[in-house]
Amino acid sequence: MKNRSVDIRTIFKLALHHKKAFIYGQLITLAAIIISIPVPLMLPVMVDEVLLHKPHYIVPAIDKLFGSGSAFYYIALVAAVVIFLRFLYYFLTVVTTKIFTKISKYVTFMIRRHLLTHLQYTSMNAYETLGSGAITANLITDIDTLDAFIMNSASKFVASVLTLLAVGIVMIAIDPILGILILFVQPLIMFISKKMSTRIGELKAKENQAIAEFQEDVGETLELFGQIKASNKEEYFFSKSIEQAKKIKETSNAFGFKSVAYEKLSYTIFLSVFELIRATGLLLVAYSDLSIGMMFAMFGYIWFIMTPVQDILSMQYSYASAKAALGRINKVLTLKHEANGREKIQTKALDISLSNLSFSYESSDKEVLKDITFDVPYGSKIALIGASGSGKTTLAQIISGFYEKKSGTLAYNNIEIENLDRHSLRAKIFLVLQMPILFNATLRFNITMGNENIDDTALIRALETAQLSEMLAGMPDGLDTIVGHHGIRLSGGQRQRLSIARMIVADPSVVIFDESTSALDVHTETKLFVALEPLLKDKTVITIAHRLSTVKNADRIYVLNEGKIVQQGTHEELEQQEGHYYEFIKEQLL
Ligand SMILES: Nc1ncnc2c1ncn2[C@@H]1O[C@H](COP(=O)(O)OP(=O)(O)OP(=O)(O)O)[C@@H](O)[C@H]1O
Repeated sequence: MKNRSVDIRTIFKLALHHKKAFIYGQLITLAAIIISIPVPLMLPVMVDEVLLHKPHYIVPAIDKLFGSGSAFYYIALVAAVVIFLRFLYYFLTVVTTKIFTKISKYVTFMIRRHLLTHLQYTSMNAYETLGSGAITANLITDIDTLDAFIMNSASKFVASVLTLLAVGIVMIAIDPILGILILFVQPLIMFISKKMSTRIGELKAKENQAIAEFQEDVGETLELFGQIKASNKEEYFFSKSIEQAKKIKETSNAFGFKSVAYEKLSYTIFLSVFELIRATGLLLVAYSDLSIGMMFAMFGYIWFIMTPVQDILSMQYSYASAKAALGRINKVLTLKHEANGREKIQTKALDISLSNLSFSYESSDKEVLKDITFDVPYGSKIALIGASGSGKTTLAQIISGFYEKKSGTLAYNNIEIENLDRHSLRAKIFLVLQMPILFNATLRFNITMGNENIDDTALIRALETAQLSEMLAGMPDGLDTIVGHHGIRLSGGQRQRLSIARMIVADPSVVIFDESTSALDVHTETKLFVALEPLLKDKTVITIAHRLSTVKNADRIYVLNEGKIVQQGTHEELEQQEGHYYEFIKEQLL
């Protein structure tokens, strides 16, 4: 799939990847239609030929092929043939359903894969504009809507149109007036129902929107269940979720009721027209040469074409829903990819330089970082301090290639980030977060992140350095112990140290500690840094911290305030100056 966005044409192009199956499917459908067309005709014709004693087509043919017989003989024979044809028709439709199901599942898989591949490269800035709830709904509900549409269009639509065409020809051959009347009325009814289907699509979109919002909201509430309870806010959060659930009730109520109302309305109009057609049939028997048997056959056809017409009508609804689903899917597919260049970082050494860098989140116009300029030579130890909300974490995330800057330059070994291969960058920089998020998997997976080349000895050594030997010894299944959703079975401090163990095995060139030891007691923190010292010696270390002891020994300290660097220098230089750093020291001494 080359194009980013998908439309109805893309769906059909994908379906044609299985060209052979598609053609077979259509041919078998055609065969099924040919078999089904004479079925409604055969027994009613016996009214004329056997009951009214006017042998015309079937009775002379039976006489010729199998010899003549009683009324029972003719009727039983024709009934047996009709039943056989019905079973044959059933068998062929099962085969076509199998073929088209395979095609539709292939197409939906390809679209899902396309969405997931796109998401994989989506920039964090763009991702946050939609959120996980909306995207999950896209991946599940909207793709299911497309699935239904593909089944309807690929198998039923062509079959229905062909059936109507064939029945039309047969009907005109039997009686031109009745046949033409039916053929004229069909498109008219379809036109009316098409008008209604647009409205249904809008209602479905509203319902899906409400479901996505609920999913996002309830997902968050359940995820933060513990925190909500701790802050005594159950009432607030759960009533918010109930409000969202109410919205689903209202929108699905509107959709459920109105879609059925509209669908049934077109159906009722359809049936009324059939009644008129039936009356016309009776009149034609009374006033023209239409036989009673043929009139019954016509009535049979009226019922017979109900299914294809109904399928064509539902095809219009499913088309409208598919269009709405495609609109939402394309919203995800047009999310900006993060810039990814070709140049790779070949050396272990990594010099970082920022110049006039500014940044704001997509969700607000506020500039979070303004005009940041500084260099981080390889091997240097840098500290970033500043009040809460001054932009330290944001800056760390931009340096790690997580968020994309808005302006200015950011270069690694003099290669601008836009020209840099992101994988090679992320392999070199490790950001240790204050609140690391863990996977609901084993301890081993959470440290190696799926890298199977790391052996257990290295893992145990990393855990030891991270001061987690005791925790490991207490784990029932050792490295195979499951840590729970988001690492719920571990304490905050253990999670932080696990993230440090993750960093140790990743062995990056640059480590950024973003208040990553804030949950540790001073004693453990000291032991941790002593153990880490030899490992960090030849690495660049950027530390974001609130403790003077952690910051003091840095080669250079940068003080951020409201997104700007307001002071920089060594501890000795800065403690001489009046300003934020001086205040920072004073606070620590109090
Ligand atoms: N994902 C986000 N979307 C929108 N705004 C954000 C986002 N993350 C942070 N901000 C805002 O950006 C500003 C800087 O936040 P940041 O987390 O970088 O500060 P910080 O200095 O690391 O704070 P702290 O010391 O409390 O961790 C704040 O005003 C914050 O509200």
